[in-house]
Amino acid sequence: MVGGRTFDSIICLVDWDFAAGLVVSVVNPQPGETIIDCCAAPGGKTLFMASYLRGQGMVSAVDLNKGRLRIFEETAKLQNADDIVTAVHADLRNFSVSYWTVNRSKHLELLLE
Ligand SMILES: C[S@@+](CC[C@H](N)C(=O)[O-])C[C@H]1O[C@@H](n2cnc3c(N)ncnc32)[C@H](O)[C@@H]1O
Repeated sequence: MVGGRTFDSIICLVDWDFAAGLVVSVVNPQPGETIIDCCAAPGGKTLFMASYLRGQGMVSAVDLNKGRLRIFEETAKLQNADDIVTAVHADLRNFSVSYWTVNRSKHLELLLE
């Protein structure tokens, strides 16, 4: 109820940067893929990419800033996406090569934006 009136549906508009959405449509994540989103926090693109995966695959959000990653994790929980995204606290300048090789899957995408 808003202002004493009830509504059949509520349309929620989110201010979304068109260019950010375009980046995700270029990556065009497919179910089953593993995506590493570099410099990801607060994770708008990470979560948008996760929505493309339809529950199959994984998006890792790598960021240097713990506070921003925490915001990302809370948002992922609120959006019920926490089973398909992971927060990785790391500095890309010395990111462990083993992470990339250990987690390398057949369909690996990398976004640095
Ligand atoms: C503009 S924000 C990224 C926004 C994000 N791509 C999105 O769509 O929500 C830039 C991010 O890069 C991170 N960053 C900067 N230098 C970094 C580094 N060397 N390693 C990892 N993350 C870094 C910052 O902490 C910051 O969160």
